[in-house]
Amino acid sequence: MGNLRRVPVGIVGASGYGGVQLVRLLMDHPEVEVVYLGGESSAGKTFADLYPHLGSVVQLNIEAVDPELIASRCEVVFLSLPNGLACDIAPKLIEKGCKVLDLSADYRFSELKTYTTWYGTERSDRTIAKTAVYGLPELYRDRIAETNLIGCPGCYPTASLLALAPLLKQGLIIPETAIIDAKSGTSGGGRQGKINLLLAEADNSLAAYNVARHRHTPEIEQICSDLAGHEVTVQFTPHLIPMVRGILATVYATLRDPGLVRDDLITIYTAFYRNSPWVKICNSGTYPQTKWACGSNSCYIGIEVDPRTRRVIVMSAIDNLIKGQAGQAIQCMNIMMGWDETLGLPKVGFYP
Ligand SMILES: NC(=O)C1=CN([C@@H]2O[C@H](COP(=O)(O)OP(=O)(O)OC[C@H]3O[C@@H](n4cnc5c(N)ncnc54)[C@H](OP(=O)(O)O)[C@@H]3O)[C@@H](O)[C@H]2O)C=CC1
Ligand SMILES: CC(=O)N[C@@H](CCC(=O)OP(=O)(O)O)C(=O)O
Repeated sequence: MGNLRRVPVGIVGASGYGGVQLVRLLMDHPEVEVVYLGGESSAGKTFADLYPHLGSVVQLNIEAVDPELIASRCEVVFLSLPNGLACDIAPKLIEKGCKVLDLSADYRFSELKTYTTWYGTERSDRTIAKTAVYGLPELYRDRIAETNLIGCPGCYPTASLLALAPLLKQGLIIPETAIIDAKSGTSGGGRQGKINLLLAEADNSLAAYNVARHRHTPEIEQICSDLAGHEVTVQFTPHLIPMVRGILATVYATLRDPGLVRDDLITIYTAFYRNSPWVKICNSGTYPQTKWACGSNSCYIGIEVDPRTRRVIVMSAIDNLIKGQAGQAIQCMNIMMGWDETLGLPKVGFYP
């Protein structure tokens, strides 16, 4: 007979896109029970006030954020808040014995200086940041299993790093030639009002933004450097595309060995991700679509080589709110708790 006790879980930032996605996924997770939802402007409302269609399955109120109270009820806490808030809350939860998964950038960087430079604010927590593990299970599964604090990756870094990892880890490319051209749907910008995310602004339009200065650049570079074993810089250009969900990252890099062909790389990627159930390598000549990934925790990777330019071109498609955010955090929780890492996560997308 299975274990009948469910692990009590809390979600801070439950009204936002990451928060509601966590609620939806955790509702069907066989090992957990959501017992706390927290927020700021939504505090005092019922979850059904905010999301009437989920009201019949989640009968909780949104409460004000009180770390003492959260720790008294929850063993696992997801923090899905704007950058700069988790580092005030996480230390108090960790001290009380909770496992914490932060979806913001607060615990992604091994050097606090990098955070301060790119995010423009000083961090209040300068101690436990060192113990946080970067929550990309395909690369850091063993370390995730051993920690109580996860800094979950950004959405663009998830798609970009899964595309680049086998190439860097095995020294197949000249790292500095890597160019990441990525497109995101508007939900990547969160639920709060921003002019560029209005339908009238984003529809019928495709544009780059934060060129040569997006905050995901140092995050991608930190992990690329770790994989390559030396400091690596990459060129990263994000674009806003008129759709709601999904990211496609197309990565270009120069191969060291001009003799490598597409099928060699498909074999290498398949072997690299053989124990990673959420990474799906496309067949030769097939390129991934964001539509396949939307609604699932999967990352679809397609590979091509251009013998004229000696470049490899890797395309990586994810759902930014699932593998790029809430789903990845749940995958990390599964690993931290010693459960199967696929538990409670959707295997296939909504479409067709
Ligand atoms: N959207 C995406 O694709 C991805 C986002 N992320 C990161 O995940 C985090 C959450 O993003 P997202 O869900 O998009 O954001 P949203 O803007 O959709 O939601 C933010 C949430 O934070 C809550 N909040 C804001 N200020 C406070 C506060 N002072 N105290 C308590 N709660 C507060 C809001 O609550 P209320 O409504 O009650 O005010 C809301 O629930 C961010 O750090 C983001 O960068 C990471 C990967 C992908
Ligand atoms: C379309 C869009 O606006 N996307 C967001 C990505 C959000 C995200 O993942 O950022 P964090 O690192 O703060 O978690 C952006 O470019 O800022």
